[in-house]
Amino acid sequence: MTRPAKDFFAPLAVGAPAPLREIPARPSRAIHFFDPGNEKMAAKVPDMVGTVDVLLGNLEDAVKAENKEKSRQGLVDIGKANAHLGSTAGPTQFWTRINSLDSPWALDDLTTLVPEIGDRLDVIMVPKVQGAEDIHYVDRLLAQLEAKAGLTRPLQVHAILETARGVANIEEICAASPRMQGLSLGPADLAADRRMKTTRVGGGHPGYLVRQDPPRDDLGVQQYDAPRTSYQQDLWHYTIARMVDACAMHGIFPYYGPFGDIKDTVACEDQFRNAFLLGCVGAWSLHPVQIKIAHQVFSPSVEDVAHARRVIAAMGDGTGAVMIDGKMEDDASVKQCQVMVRLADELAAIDPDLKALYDGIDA
Ligand SMILES: CC(=O)SCCNC(=O)CCNC(=O)[C@H](O)C(C)(C)COP(=O)(O)OP(=O)(O)OC[C@H]1O[C@@H](n2cnc3c(N)ncnc32)[C@H](O)[C@@H]1OP(=O)(O)O
Ligand SMILES: O=CC(=O)O
Ligand SMILES: [Mg+2]
Repeated sequence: MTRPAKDFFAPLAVGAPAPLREIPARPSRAIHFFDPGNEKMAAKVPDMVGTVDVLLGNLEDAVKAENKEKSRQGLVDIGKANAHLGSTAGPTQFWTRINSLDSPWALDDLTTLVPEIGDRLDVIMVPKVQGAEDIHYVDRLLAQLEAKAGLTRPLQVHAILETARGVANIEEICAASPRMQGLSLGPADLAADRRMKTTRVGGGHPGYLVRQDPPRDDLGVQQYDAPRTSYQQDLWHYTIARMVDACAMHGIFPYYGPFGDIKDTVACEDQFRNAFLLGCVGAWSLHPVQIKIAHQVFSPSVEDVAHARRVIAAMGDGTGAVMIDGKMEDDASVKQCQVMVRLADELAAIDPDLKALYDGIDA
């Protein structure tokens, strides 16, 4: 059961910081995953600060069981050594993905990270969230740890949607705590949990398609042997759409998750763009090559921003209807344009290249 409205924003431990009333809309086009226990990856982190919206130290899947403690300690060391990473200090947010709540490591992850680098971390990503009870557990524990550590800013929580039960409980997960920052699609674990017959980490599948009807001959008889076009469909459309609605309803942010075919940068871009168009604000990057793709896809194009500004200017107080380039614009299309321009402004505030591009529109 959710807390009554009067208690929703009350701290869950004496001395814990007051929960946020609103989740800040900070640019997070790419959530770049790295293993803090992997020396090669960790060595690259200082130079990546300022070049990517989010750096996420991953402690869960993709980190071998025997390296869990090493990765956790590596994350603490990185947090302490990089003053411009995380908190409100700079343009790159600092997130972590802890181990799943039923694992032998999740408790130590939280009880180590919050006192050591809780003042630096922005968001804790929690995998395999099944329902509100998982968020309630993390919520209370974080409040106790924040109070003990004397933190003044509450940590935010991000849930990965990667079980059938999690998808079924999506609204209650989003509503479970004022800490909820957003949701990511976890297509790999979700596919396994749903018993989908795929073996990939996100992306499409050539077998999931719709085929054109057989053409008819002059007598109207269908030609079943004739060549026909088929169109590959998006396996993730349903879940992403549910996620976008649930997040929008609760004032939090939806993200596409991982795209495992690192070499297929074209399909990665397509998958990210589908998510962008449907309302997601970002995606995961598993390899440095995917950062650029996410930054590009999740930034509105110059053409879209230019058009949106024209519509807003033409619409005055935002009511009524006008004709621009042969198309009708009205109260509803101007609201879409406002979404686009707001995002462009937020991104321009942290990305000088984009600022120059968007400023150049009016020049
Ligand atoms: C289903 C899920 O849960 S998805 C989330 C969990 N998975 C992850 O986090 C995976 C993160 N990524 C990785 O582990 C790696 O990118 C891999 C295993 C996919 C590929 O690694 P490699 O084979 O080393 O890739 P590649 O040879 O192209 O790497 C080039 C360089 O980039 C570095 N690099 C690769 N990935 C990353 C990364 N995510 N962050 C920083 N540096 C990286 C490599 O260490 C290498 O460094 P070097 O030039 O000093 O040798
Ligand atoms: O954690 C991500 C996934 O796809 O599983
Ligand atoms: Mg997963």
